[in-house]
Order: sequence, then C-alpha cells, then structure tokens
Amino acid sequence: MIQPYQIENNQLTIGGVKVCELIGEFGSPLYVYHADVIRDRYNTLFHAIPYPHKRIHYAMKANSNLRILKMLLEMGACIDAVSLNEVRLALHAGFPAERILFTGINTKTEELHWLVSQNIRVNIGSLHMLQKYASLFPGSEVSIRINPDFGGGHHSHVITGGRESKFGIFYSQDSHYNQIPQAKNIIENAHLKLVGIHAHIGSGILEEGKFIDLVSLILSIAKQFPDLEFVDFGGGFGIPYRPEEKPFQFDLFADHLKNTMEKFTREYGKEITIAFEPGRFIVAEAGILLTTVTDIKHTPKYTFVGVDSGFNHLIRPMAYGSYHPIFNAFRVQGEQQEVVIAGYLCESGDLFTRDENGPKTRLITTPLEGDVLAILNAGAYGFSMSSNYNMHPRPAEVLIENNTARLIRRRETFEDMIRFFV
Ligand SMILES: Cc1ncc(COP(=O)(O)O)c(C=O)c1O
Ligand SMILES: N[C@@H](CCCC[NH3+])C(=O)O
Repeated sequence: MIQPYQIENNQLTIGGVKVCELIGEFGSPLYVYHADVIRDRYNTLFHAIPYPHKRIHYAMKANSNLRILKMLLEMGACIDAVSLNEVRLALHAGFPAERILFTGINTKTEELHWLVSQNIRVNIGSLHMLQKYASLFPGSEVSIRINPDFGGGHHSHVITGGRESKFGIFYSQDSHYNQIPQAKNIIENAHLKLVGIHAHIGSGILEEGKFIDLVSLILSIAKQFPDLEFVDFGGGFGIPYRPEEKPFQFDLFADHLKNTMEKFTREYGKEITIAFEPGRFIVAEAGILLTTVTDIKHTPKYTFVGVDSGFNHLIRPMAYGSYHPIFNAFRVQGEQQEVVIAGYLCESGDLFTRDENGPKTRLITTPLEGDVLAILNAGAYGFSMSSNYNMHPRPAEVLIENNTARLIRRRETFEDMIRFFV
C-alpha cells in the first residue's frame, strides 16, 4: 500500500513535497492530504470485495473536503450522508441523487420531505421513524438500518451496534426484543417497498470476525424481504494507529463474503448489490496534521512541548484517548526525548499524546522551537470534527498530487469567525 510520507535527508516529505516548503507556502498549522493514498485505499477496498455488484458509499463525515469528494466521485464512489447539508454538499460535488444513501439520526419531518423531493434514498433506523415515513410516503421505496445486537469499534463512543447503542431497528434472537416483525408490519401496511437492509456496527474495527458475523446475520434477515435491491454492511474498517496494531486483513473476510453471497443469491433467486460505507479506511492514512513547536516547558513530571494547534483541530486524543504517530518532521532521527505534546487551548486535557486517563509521554527527536511536528493518520475525523474553540481559526487544507501541493481549503480568518454575530 502507498505510504503518505517518505524520509529524505532526515526530513519528512509528503508526496514528494518537503514539509518545510509546505509550511513556508501555506503556513502552520496545516492539514495535508496525499491524493494517491486516498485512491490507493479506495482501490484496495474495491478490489478486495469479490462480488461483481458492489458499491462503495464513502462516509463523508470522515472528511468532507469538496476536492476529496470530487476525487472519489471520479473513481466511481457513492456517498453515505448523515445530514441534509452532507447531501447538499455531495450533490454540489456532482454525485447524482441515486448514488447517495441518507442514514440520518432523529430526522425531522420537513427533512424527510426534502430528501424525498430530491429523490434521495432514505435509510431508516427506528420503528418510530419508519412509521412516520410510512404515513408520509405510503407505497414508496425505503431501506432500514438494523442493530444486529452486537457492535465493534476502537472506543465505546463509536460502537453503534448492541444494546448500549442508540442506532438501528433492533434485531435479536430473543423474540421479546426483536423489532423486525414490527418493521415488517409497518412496511406491509403502508405498501412500502423495502429495497435495502443496512447495518453499521461501529468504527475503527480491526477484527475481521466482526464483519464475518455481520454478513451472515444480515443476509439471514434479508431472506425475509423479497424486494431487496441491496444489502449494506456499513463502514468501520479500522487502520493501525499504534505500532503494534495490524492492518485489517481483507482476504480473511473476502472468502467468507464470497461464499455467503453465492449461497444467498442461490436461495434468494436473484443477484442484489452489496454496499460498504468506509470513511476512516479511505482517508485516515492519507492525512497529516502539521503543527509548529512554539514553547517548551519542564515540570517536575514532564517536558511539555507546546504547539500551535489543539483539540479544536484534532479531537481524537481528547475524545477517545486515541494514539496518533507523531514525528519531528525536521529531524526524524537524532537524539530523542520523552515529551508530552501539548495543544494551545486552555484545557489541561488538550494534549496530542494522552490516553483516557491523561498525559502519556512520547519518544521523539528532541523538539526545538520552530520545529514542525507531523501528526499522522489524521485524515479521518480530523478536520471534519474541528471547531473554533478559543476563537482559533481552522487550519488550511492542502492536497498533494503529482508532487505538487494545492490549497483545497483556505485558512479561516477572524472575519470568517465573526460573520454570524448579529
Ligand atoms: C452509518 C455509518 N456508515 C459509515 C460510517 C463510517 O465509519 P468508518 O469511518 O469507521 O468507516 C459511519 C461512522 O461510523 C456511520 O455512522
Ligand atoms: N469520530 C470517530 C469515528 C466516528 C464514526 C462516525 N460514526 C473517530 O474519530 O474515531
């Protein structure tokens, strides 16, 4: 698989462009994405699915930069959208309505009307919402999201299946909890056509077995519905963040998928489309957050290296205690030091090297003021979860393609941040 960075003369280069040139031209902090890595991950996943009728719905919540959306459109991707504005942005990028699946949460009635008016397929995740949809649009096509009574993911906050989760129409082998018969009733009474069955069990999953179980379960449920055009197994494929983590083994999962789909097709009597909704897998490894060292402080316990960014730009360490590899981009190798890398926000939790309990030290080449640190695997749920906390602007975003860096979102300004005040 293509790597987003190389080391040349002990300095980090991204797609052939030196970090010092990037910072010199576009400023700091800066999000940098490598276009070939995004394409590579899309192709890896596409070719790993051993089935002819397949769609990859890119989960644009992971990174909704317009240029990235346009790249994926050109590659043939579809979209998983979660809000009306995601749908609008996908349409604006050029995705036709039929390539967008809307899996909303707590969707309002007027939002349902708008989606249907735009011919966007709606995927419904509660009996209440299904009943509302049935009353508003009897006779129409619909898809349902199922909670298969198990989930997975890198942190409890991102597990979207199982009994703790707010998502989906609940499936259970215990008939007391199983909501599928009620869903069936609503569908039949309103003459809805159930064209899709969907499940998304969580995010950052590195266990192939979870997907193997999911495919078997969803296909066993799918057999009960005669009008299906697709089954959608959601996203959630993890990437290795920590050095000891191994990449997701698609070949282990692919064999099972192939056999199960062949059996399903024979029993079902027709071929239907299968869909996946990866976000993280497509963009995480392609993105690097560059941030400049501005302060160095020694306390009785730690050496804190202060930088010009914080959880307003990358919230994952703060929100989940997530680990991101970090390099001193100006001197990748050299004398090393155990440091805690600290953001510039006025919260003690604002650390780039931490776990759920607090600070964690990291061994990196001794940072000096003016050095640039590269925070890796930041392409997914980085910029898209950013904010203006402490009135700091969001960074610029740059895409590297053909050894050339191109600005794909300009840095925010003070004027941008105050324009909503009335
Ligand atoms: C419905 C749905 N599909 C797809 C995704 C994408 O997940 P990931 O980025 O882990 O692939 C999410 C987010 O977890 C989601 O909620
Ligand atoms: N924001 C989460 C993933 C959430 C997935 C959306 N359902 C993360 O960074 O890991």
